[in-house]
Amino acid sequence: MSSINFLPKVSYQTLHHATGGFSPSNQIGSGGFGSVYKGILNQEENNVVAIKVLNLQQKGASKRFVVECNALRNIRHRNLVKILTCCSCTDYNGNDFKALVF
Ligand SMILES: Nc1ncnc2c1ncn2[C@@H]1O[C@H](COP(=O)(O)OP(=O)(O)OP(=O)(O)O)[C@@H](O)[C@H]1O
Repeated sequence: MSSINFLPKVSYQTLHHATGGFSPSNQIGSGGFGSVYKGILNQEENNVVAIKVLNLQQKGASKRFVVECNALRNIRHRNLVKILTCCSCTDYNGNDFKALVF
């Protein structure tokens, strides 16, 4: 997916670890295209992030992933979160997995 090449990437394993295996207790919200989890990316630095996992069963979710990456990297506004990294890979079951990290 060349259109998101500008963003640093994070692995599925790292996000899985950061969210306690996408534990329901770490879920902080859900939207039209997926669920949002609280995650700690770097345990030592207590680097708390929000991880939006796209529900790829939802029609248009893959497109939404790219659109959101592109929109948020180009916009700077105090009311908008900055996108830090993203993940476009497969999960432990070999299923496509896409997530945005804020
Ligand atoms: N960076 C964040 N920090 C804290 N909570 C967040 C963050 N991003 C999303 N959330 C929570 O997750 C919910 C879902 O967010 P998400 O961006 O998936 O969908 P939405 O913008 O509410 O709706 P849609 O998917 O239709 O655009 C939000 O309403 C909010 O409660």
